Amino acid sequence: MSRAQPQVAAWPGPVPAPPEQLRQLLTFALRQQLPVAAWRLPGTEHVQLCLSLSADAALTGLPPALTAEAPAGFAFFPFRDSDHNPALFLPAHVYWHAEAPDQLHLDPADSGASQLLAFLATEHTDDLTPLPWHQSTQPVPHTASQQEYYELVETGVDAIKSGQVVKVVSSRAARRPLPAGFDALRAFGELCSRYPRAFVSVVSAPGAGTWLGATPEVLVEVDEQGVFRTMALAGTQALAPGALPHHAIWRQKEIEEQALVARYIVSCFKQLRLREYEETGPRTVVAGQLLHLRTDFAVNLHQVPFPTLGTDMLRLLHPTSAVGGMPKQAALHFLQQHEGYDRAYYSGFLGPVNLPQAGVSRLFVNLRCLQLRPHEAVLYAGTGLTVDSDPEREWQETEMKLSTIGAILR
Ligand SMILES: C=C(O[C@H]1C=CC=C(C(=O)O)[C@@H]1O)C(=O)O
Repeated sequence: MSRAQPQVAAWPGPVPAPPEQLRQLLTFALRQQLPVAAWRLPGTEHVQLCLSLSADAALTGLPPALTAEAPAGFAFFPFRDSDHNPALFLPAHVYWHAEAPDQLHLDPADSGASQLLAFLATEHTDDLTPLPWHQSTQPVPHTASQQEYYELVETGVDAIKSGQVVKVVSSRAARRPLPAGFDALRAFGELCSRYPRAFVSVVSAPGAGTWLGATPEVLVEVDEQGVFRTMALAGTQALAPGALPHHAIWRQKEIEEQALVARYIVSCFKQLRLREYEETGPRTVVAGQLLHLRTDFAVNLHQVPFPTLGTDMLRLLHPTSAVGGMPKQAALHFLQQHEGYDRAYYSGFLGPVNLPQAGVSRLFVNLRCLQLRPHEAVLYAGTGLTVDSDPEREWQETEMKLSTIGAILR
């Protein structure tokens, strides 16, 4: 069904505080079994929300186009597209930004939108009832024991030594009980305050379930100034209490691991015959209690005749060598054969497209995330392997990464 362009409508009735507005919008979406996403961009204060008035409209096959003419919405893509984990694009039938809290962007002539307006106009006395989050219909994934993960790392190192792959990123899932009275929306708020530099999100959709995350990794971004950006993020160490990030010393293993990711991005630019990119780094960056090495890449789209660069790079980059490996196909094949579980939306990508305005899109790699289950959460983390990887260290690294998102379960 085609829909008219959203218009700006006033929030009906008295405008509650933004957290309460967010809860009401989510309540409507979840009770109507509609897909919905809420997010907070790195370095910003305000939450945004995108709601689709039809679950079917969110099912998509292709990665989104990142041009100004493309539909506005929220992309939620799995690591590997499949029937179990469909690629989703939530059209922005309703868009709300806490920066202008009294406004809703929707088509008031649409029957779903008028139902929403009627719902928001009613008094909300049942605000303490738990939100009916979407649940995945997939079984809980296999969670590797320490021994199994050691074996996966050893197999990965052997594959590197035998020349099958240059780098591979192994990962695992872990189950954790939900604390009594756990409220995913409050947890989302806690993630926003704990990790001001992360892209914090909660996505809930039929078929995909509910995912919460605080990721440090930009996949592809086109900003308000028409600048395209991506980054090579890899290498991990704990941020020692009181230590200054720029004093961090990196081992050869991490330097090489990150350099491979940066080289892969350069090879994508080359494939597109684009030479006018700016490269900055690598430098040490903070992500929660962790440090990573990061190289930033930027292209001013006003200076190069490349309007589809965002779309093209998205298709070349996903899954990047920071979550799959190199060469890409060989690494993905290795993971399919040996990883032993379904990553689902972990290490896929997510983020707003043409929101808050046409021509502005921000997609992130879905890292430091969890999937919400009725009484537990499934957490995910991975580590880039090189020929020098040690199983015990890699296990510890996954434990550290799990604790970024795990912090909201304590
Ligand atoms: C795969 C993950 O992180 C990637 C991003 C930064 C550093 C990484 C690393 O040091 O291995 C990973 O490539 C994860 O957090 O699950």
